[in-house]
Amino acid sequence: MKKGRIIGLSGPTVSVDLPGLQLYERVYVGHQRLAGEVVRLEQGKAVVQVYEETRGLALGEPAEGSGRPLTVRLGPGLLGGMFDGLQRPLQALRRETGPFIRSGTDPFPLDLERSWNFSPLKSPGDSLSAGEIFGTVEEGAFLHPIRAAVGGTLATVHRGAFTLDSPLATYKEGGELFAWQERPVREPRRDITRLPTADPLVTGQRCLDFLFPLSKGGTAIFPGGFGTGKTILEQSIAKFADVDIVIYVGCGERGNEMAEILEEFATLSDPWRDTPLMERTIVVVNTSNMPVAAREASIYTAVAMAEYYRDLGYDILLLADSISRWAEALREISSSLEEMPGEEGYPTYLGSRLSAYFERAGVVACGEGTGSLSMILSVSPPGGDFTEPVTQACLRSAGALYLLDTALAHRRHFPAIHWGQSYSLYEQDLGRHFCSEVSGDWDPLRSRCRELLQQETALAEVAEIVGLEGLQDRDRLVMHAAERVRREFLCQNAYSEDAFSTPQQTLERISTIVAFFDEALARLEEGEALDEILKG
Ligand SMILES: Nc1ncnc2c1ncn2[C@@H]1O[C@H](COP(=O)(O)OP(=O)(O)OP(=O)(O)O)[C@@H](O)[C@H]1O
Repeated sequence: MKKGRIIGLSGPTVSVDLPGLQLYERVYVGHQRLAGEVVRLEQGKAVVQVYEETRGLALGEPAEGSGRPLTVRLGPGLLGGMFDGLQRPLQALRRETGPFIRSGTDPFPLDLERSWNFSPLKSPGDSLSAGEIFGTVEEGAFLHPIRAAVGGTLATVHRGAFTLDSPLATYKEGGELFAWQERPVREPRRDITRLPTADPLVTGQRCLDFLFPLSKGGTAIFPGGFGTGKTILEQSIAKFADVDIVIYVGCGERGNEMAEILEEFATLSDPWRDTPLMERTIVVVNTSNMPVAAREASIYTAVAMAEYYRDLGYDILLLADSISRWAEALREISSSLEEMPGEEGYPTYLGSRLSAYFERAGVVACGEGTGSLSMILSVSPPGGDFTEPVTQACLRSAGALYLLDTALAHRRHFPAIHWGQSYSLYEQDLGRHFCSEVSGDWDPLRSRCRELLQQETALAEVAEIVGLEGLQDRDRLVMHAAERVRREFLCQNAYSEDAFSTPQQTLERISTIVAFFDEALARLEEGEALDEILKG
């Protein structure tokens, strides 16, 4: 263990005289052993960004290197868990120490007392290679495959009940295998085979599934100004998306808002299974009053957990609310290190960090099957200005943009997704999928729906000058049908029965509106009065 002293202090940035440290190594500083991370190495000293409140820390107090970067502990028991950005288990801490996390607390994130059931797939004498699955553990509705961290020839293999602190197998060469493993959070998995994205991730939001679909393994962002419904949309997707596991990152949200979200999550039932939603959800929270370094780390802690389950063959959705707060944390750290600022004070590496993060999404091969990690991140641009650096940097990497419009939110059109300015790069591929799986009408109806909305936008400009009555009957009919598309199809009240729509229901709803339009147009052309037609 490398030991040294604190030689400089400036807020959460601490200099230590510890030789031999590595960049991003985890370091403990002060008598309280506050955790931090090496963010810069200089001749004779290392600069450490401390994850916790540094008030009371003094020069000369001890510092200690751990020899390891920031890691997550992965294994049975993560599901249903709530953690902070450093993977400290919030429910357990609350039981033991109350609602505030004491500085220097570093408990094991998984429950070591809980008993699990192990079914081995291997026997003594079998040889195992690193990464090979050697048994399974039942984790709620899931079968949790356990991979060997290192290879060797098995000497003993456990069967039945166990706790996480006892080994499941031992090797003849020496060494033990546990049900949990440790992974550095900032390092993406490299030993994976990537596959193209092919299947849709059904969100239950008509506007998204029909107009701007997302692939399993795809990435999307939704930027929106204050009160445009980011949190509600994110929660609706968390509740209804057809994935195996949801990982929700509350990054820098207000504490009371986050508490409400957590309380609500705990009461929700899973629309796809007959169990509480929380059983297949992991929550990572770092509210705005928690130190910035932990907030910056929180999205990495979450994605490392997501990759773990993805590589076990599950479909994972990672939701982060909001990535702007993460970028602000990065900016704060960068400015405390006196780095050269880029646009609006964000570090010049903001774009590359974000694209490296998005890169961690995707579909991978897992034995016979596949696993996927999809990402939906909300962005809160100050003043609703979408030209700001975080939105722009996200746009360069994300596969879909769901732009939340303030004017729509003011008119209480929710979800306030702007149909004219949003897009999805997965639309064509997924259109083919929906055409073969749901109905061949999917693509043609989508074109008709878009056409009505575009015509309405053009006609609205004319109507502003000549008035609605000044429009021709055919145009008035278009306006009427487009309004129905907006009100009855695109709007979806998150607090009603209509909060979720299956692709079949989505198709039926839009085809009813388009069929009404076609029939009305035919009657109009036969000479019937528009008012009569609309009355019927
Ligand atoms: N799908 C929806 N159905 C009904 N109401 C909605 C919907 N989406 C948003 N709202 C309304 O809009 C309000 C604001 O939503 P929300 O809190 O999600 O916005 P936000 O963009 O996260 O806000 P902030 O910028 O403060 O974080 C909600 O309280 C709710 O009344």
